[in-house]
Amino acid sequence: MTKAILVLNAGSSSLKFSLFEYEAASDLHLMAKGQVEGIGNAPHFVAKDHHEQILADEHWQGEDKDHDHCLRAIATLLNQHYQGLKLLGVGHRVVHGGAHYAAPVRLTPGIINALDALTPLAPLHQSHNLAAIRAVASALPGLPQIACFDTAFHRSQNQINQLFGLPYSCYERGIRRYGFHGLSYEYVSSTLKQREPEIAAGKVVIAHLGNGASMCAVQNGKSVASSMGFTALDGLMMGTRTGNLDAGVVLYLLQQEQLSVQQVEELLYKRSGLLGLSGISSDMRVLLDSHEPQAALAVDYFVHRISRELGSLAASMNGLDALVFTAGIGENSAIIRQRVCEQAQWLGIDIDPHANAANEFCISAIDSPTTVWLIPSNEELMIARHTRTQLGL
Ligand SMILES: Nc1ncnc2c1ncn2[C@@H]1O[C@H](COP(=O)(O)OP(=O)(O)O)[C@@H](O)[C@H]1O
Ligand SMILES: CC(=O)OP(=O)(O)O
Ligand SMILES: [Mg+2]
Repeated sequence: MTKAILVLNAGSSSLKFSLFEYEAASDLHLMAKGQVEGIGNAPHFVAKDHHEQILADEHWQGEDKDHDHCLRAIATLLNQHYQGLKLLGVGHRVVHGGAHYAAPVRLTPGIINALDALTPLAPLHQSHNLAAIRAVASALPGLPQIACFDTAFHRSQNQINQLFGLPYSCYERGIRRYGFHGLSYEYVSSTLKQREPEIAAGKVVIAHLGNGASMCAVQNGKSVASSMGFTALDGLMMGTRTGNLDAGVVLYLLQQEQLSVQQVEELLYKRSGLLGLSGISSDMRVLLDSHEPQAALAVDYFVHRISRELGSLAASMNGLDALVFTAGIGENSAIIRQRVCEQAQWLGIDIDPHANAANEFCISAIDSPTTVWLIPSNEELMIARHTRTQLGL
């Protein structure tokens, strides 16, 4: 009987799944993967098997197709195509692990409640992560479930990089910089170590540029500093999130413009970023194709923020040996990579335009003092590996 590990990665507007075959003494093999994108808007469900054969390709109507609906669709698809499979466990991406959860953990009702308390710290993500966990617990009681945290990779940071300039009692209460996208950074740095061990032993900045976007300074495989902080709002400007913002702006909106707390939350998380600045779209592809000046302004600001964070993260390591691009924009947009690299010549970066246009693994010029790399992320594989370890397999 085929044994497998299921991975669920519930995002703000997407739900991704991957099914991996488990065999003792062998690597995990991908059996199927898929995702629903555009949840709450115009959901699109696509799933493929390991031969890239389409298992599902459906556009759904209506805003009622929420995360629960997506989970049921994934369960139906797996029942149809993978009957008789023995599921060993389910691994989940959980965005916030707070100060306590610094490593993957097998879930219990008590831990699920503790993670629920962190929902205000990741309003776009945490409740969806927990809903997926609860849905699996009620459909398949007794099946082990493992939570893998986006924050865990960053717990290696020293205290200075986790502090805010607030009274120290705030830090003690857990108001600190946690950092996110840790599963992606862990996967990318482990891949770099496998392929270029000498580079991975040095001072590396990884730019995870997706709908959510952040950057991380990684030295010898360990997180040193991150652009994201207490929540996934800080740092780079994102698809719909502000990124770095003077906290005084929040006070001004509340006190002078009399916005409600909910309105401010909605503004910061859902109506800002590329969408808010351009007034057109949160999708980088749409903005790069547009001739509207506001689209160009939003792209310019996106690149500008990356350049500034790159300088700051290099400073946190007292140097830079390599820059790595990953996630939707980082993996697919040669023009954004080129523009970021052109702004980073002062850090010894010299991009090779042909290698960059061809999406090669190494995209810096042969004599570039600082090297530049392109590594597609795979959060699901990282989660599956952790799940396997937690299950003792
Ligand atoms: N060819 C491309 N050029 C520019 N941007 C792209 C391209 N392909 C995908 N993207 C961007 O990648 C983003 C999604 O990245 P992804 O890492 O999948 O996001 P998330 O997991 O945070 O939802 C989309 O918003 C889109 O703007
Ligand atoms: C933490 C975060 O921003 O995640 P995502 O990129 O999936 O939105
Ligand atoms: Mg993502």
